[in-house]
Amino acid sequence: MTISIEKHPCFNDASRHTFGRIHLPVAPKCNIQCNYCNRKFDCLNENRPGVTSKVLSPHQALHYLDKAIELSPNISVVGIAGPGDPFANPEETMETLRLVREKYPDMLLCVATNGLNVMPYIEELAQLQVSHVTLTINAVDPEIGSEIYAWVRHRKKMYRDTNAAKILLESQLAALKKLKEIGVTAKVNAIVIPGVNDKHVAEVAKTVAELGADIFNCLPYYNTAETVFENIAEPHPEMVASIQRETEKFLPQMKHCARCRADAIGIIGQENSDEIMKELQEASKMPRKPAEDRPYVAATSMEGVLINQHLGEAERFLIYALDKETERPFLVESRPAPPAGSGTMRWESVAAVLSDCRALLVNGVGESPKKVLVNNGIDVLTLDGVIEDAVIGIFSGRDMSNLIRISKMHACKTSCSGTGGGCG
Ligand SMILES: C[S@@+](CC[C@H](N)C(=O)[O-])C[C@H]1O[C@@H](n2cnc3c(N)ncnc32)[C@H](O)[C@@H]1O
Ligand code: SF4
Ligand code: SF4
Repeated sequence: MTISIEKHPCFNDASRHTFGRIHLPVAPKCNIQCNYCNRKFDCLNENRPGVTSKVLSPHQALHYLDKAIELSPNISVVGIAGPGDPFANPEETMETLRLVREKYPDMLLCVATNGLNVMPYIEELAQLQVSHVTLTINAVDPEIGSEIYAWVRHRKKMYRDTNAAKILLESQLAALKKLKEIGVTAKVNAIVIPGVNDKHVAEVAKTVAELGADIFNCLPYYNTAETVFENIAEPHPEMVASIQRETEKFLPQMKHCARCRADAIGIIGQENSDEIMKELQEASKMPRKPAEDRPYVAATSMEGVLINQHLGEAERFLIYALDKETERPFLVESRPAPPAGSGTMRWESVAAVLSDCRALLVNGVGESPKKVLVNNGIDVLTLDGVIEDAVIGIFSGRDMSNLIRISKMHACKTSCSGTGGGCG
């Protein structure tokens, strides 16, 4: 099967009025913090990069894609662009790409990443015929990079200042080189931030051109509340045009970027259709694997009101369903937990006990049981709060960052667990 890469509306100006793209928002966490980015989600009304109204599991995303293609058949490319970074969520990203490739063999696939952790996945990206990758490279001088990035988390270690910018830059340039060796079309986004990197963007273009980048996008910085840069004004269009004149000496330019949301769908520049956004909402309310029948949510609790028990301490699970008429949760039953002390077998037994549950709400859980349960299709959320609020959240696909356990919070004010959208 030959995939016609000229149908990509972002990389090919001639296609942008005819073909649309869809972003599947499966990657909530990020492994760096850019001083201009706010990944708050559950927002339908803001048109800015990184924002999404819902986060989906890979199977929910495939279900949503099927619906979106029915409503918008001109979609030629499926992209993953957040709301965090695809490779801070590599399992979700790669699983989504595999599922889409299997079902849509002639669909163009695209990912947009900061480049920190893409390297280990490049071979498989090529195997899956991911033809387009966008790398965001804002600086090739770590001093300037240190003004842009608050922190970088790489291989479980936290970096700040020029060390952070240096690690990020090395990873980005190595990834670009490898992507080009393997024949992937590479776009580089550089965010034009007045007073920070505006005089440096041409240097970025020169460097990435030498490594074989195909196209360059001078993306005007978008002023975003609750970020370190919130007091920096957006660049004047003349500043961006003048930088484009400089950078086009090195590379062809993308000039029609609409600074898309992480759940953008349709023709570039047009607003998301209400009908398709409704499908996104519906997909987010389904079990992680929509084909499975999982009508219940389980919770661990000492007294039956609050989520206040660690999974390992639970002697029973409280099982909730949603009353379709009143849209209120109700307690269906209490199920005994398998006895402690039998290692991984114990977590497999828990998964069996909860095989009709789409999620388990706990106050604490180890990585190993969480992995077993998630592999068995059960979302595990570490929360503080009233069980019924969280159960409603699960059935409505709502952002539950207000319920995330304080101890699980990170510098980015989000969590690395469940649907919170944390910093990886
Ligand atoms: C939300 S990111 C997701 C992909 C990936 N994490 C990355 O940064 O490349 C998609 C694009 O939006 C850009 N972006 C995020 N916040 C922005 C802002 N406030 N102004 C301009 N571009 C922004 C990112 O730099 C990136 O090029
Ligand atoms: S907007 Fe970016 S991530 Fe989305 S399809 Fe276009 S190039 Fe790919
Ligand atoms: S890498 Fe992307 S998602 Fe992460 S903070 Fe930067 S812009 Fe936001």
